[in-house]
Amino acid sequence: MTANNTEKLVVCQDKEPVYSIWLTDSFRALPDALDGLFLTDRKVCIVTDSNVAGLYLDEIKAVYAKLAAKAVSFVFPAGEENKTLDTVKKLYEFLIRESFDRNDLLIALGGGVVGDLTGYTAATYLRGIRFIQMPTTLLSQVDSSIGGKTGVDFDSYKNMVGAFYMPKLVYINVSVLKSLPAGQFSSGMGEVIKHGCIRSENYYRWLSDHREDIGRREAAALMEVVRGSCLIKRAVVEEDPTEKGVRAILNFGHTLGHAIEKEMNFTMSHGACVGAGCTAAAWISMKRGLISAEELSHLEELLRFFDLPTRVSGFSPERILEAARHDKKMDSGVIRFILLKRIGEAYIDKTVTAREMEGALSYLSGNV
Ligand SMILES: NC(=O)c1ccc[n+]([C@@H]2O[C@H](COP(=O)([O-])OP(=O)(O)OC[C@H]3O[C@@H](n4cnc5c(N)ncnc54)[C@H](O)[C@@H]3O)[C@@H](O)[C@H]2O)c1
Ligand SMILES: O=C(O)C(=O)C[C@@H](O)[C@H](O)[C@H](O)COP(=O)(O)O
Ligand SMILES: [Zn+2]
Repeated sequence: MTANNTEKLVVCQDKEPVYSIWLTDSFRALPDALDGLFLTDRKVCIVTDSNVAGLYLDEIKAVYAKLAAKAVSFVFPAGEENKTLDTVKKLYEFLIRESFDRNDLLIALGGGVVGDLTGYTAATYLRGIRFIQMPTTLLSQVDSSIGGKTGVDFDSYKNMVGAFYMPKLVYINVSVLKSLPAGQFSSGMGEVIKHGCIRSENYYRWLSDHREDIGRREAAALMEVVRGSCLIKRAVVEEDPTEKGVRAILNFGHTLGHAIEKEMNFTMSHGACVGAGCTAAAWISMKRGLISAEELSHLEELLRFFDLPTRVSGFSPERILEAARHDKKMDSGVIRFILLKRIGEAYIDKTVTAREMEGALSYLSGNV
């Protein structure tokens, strides 16, 4: 962290730098971060949702208007239900009307929905134009803006259509988290706790020890949370950018979590579903003797502290299992499930049975 409270984390692929994550507490460093992206003769389109537009769009548009030839904006209604090809189509139409060419850029200003959808549009419009991630939710700052997974939902199946496509820059201003509603803060904590579980017992313990400060959103604690998770996410995606192997551990809690999200018609946040999915996956790990019953209850208690659900009711186990069969980690008909060897180390397991998943769902619904 430098004197002006800005840290730059470089993300590499095959040891070559691909893009940087600027981690800071204001928008002051944005012009410096954009230096080198040659905006002067280019148009930029800031893509955002209806909530974020009212909060930060004017300020950000003013910065880009000074640096680029033209700054326009595309605003779509907030919500996971709009992370669809229909919204992408509207954005393509807008870009064509505004004569965007291959040298122009998209700016994703918002949470994971905005980031995933903008990234996918950037990956496919004119076979690929540059894009920048400006994440504004905890979840998008710690997870979705990093690593180049872009996409949209299809037929309510999560992220069914997408591409691996890297941003040119990730600019994180943690001060915007002040305006985040409580439920969305909790959602981000679902992915944060996931990071501790899969890669770092120290980070997990630190989260547990500093839960009160984090819950109060104290500036120093928040910066440490975002930084800690960014370091873990960066390490994993650098090892395996396109999920050929180890990257799948970032999907801990997602095999059942995504299925619950679909089953609940997107009425539960992504992070809440991941929290429930982590509980289920940790329960299977416990049943196999990998983690102890005490570790499972500690995890559940930590999730609950951040208002994340460890019990869910009103779902059909059959439909959840059916949705899980469409998981992106399926390999020739076998589900690659993510389990915990211990708190701080996850692994890919191809032997998890339907019976074990049913048991975990039963546990989630409070029947075990
Ligand atoms: N690509 C990846 O690697 C990756 C990783 C994790 C999650 N995801 C995806 O991310 C999505 C979830 O992202 P999310 O949790 O950010 O949801 P989101 O983008 O829907 O944002 C949540 C809500 O917060 C509002 N909001 C955003 N920033 C705000 C701010 N600073 N102040 C006030 N309100 C604000 C939004 O308008 C929205 O209503 C899911 O679609 C999930 O599948 C992708
Ligand atoms: O970056 C990854 O890899 C992840 O799995 C991060 C997840 O938190 C995220 O929700 C991701 O979008 C899920 O990917 P999917 O391939 O299962 O759709
Ligand atoms: Zn996720």
